Amino acid sequence: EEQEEDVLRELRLFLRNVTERLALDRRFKAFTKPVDIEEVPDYLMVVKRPMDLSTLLTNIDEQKYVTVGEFVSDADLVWQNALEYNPDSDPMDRHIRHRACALKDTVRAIIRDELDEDFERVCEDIKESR
Ligand SMILES: Cc1noc(C)c1-c1cc(NS(=O)(=O)c2ccccc2)cc(C(=O)O)c1
Repeated sequence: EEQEEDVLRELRLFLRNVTERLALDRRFKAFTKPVDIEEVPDYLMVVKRPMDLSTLLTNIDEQKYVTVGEFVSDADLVWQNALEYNPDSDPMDRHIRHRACALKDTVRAIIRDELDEDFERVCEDIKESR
């Protein structure tokens, strides 16, 4: 009902704000768009669930997320995929892994600092009621 829609609208506003701040961070530029399969032809042989910051925004707009936990699971794919596809010791792989680890830590720090646990509990109750 109306209160539930108010909660989910507030969730979408919070998730868009988090995602847009990540997309503005120059360290995360490689994560802002899907990996270009023409540039990286074997990417989909290694990475089974591609994810990027623009796709997260689309998912938010399409009301895919009812809890912050669902959003964080998809946001984690962005850095997990980068670690999986770039495991080697060469400087390029190391560089993207450093940025992937920075993305992981930044997402967690924002959620810890800015998500009210009572709000997330209300979202989880809505999810369970559906
Ligand atoms: C993410 C990701 N996961 O594996 C890799 C590899 C990347 C990744 C993806 C991109 N963006 S891109 O797929 O459009 C592209 C790939 C190759 C040449 C030009 C563009 C850039 C970079 C980067 O380090 O700049 C890295």
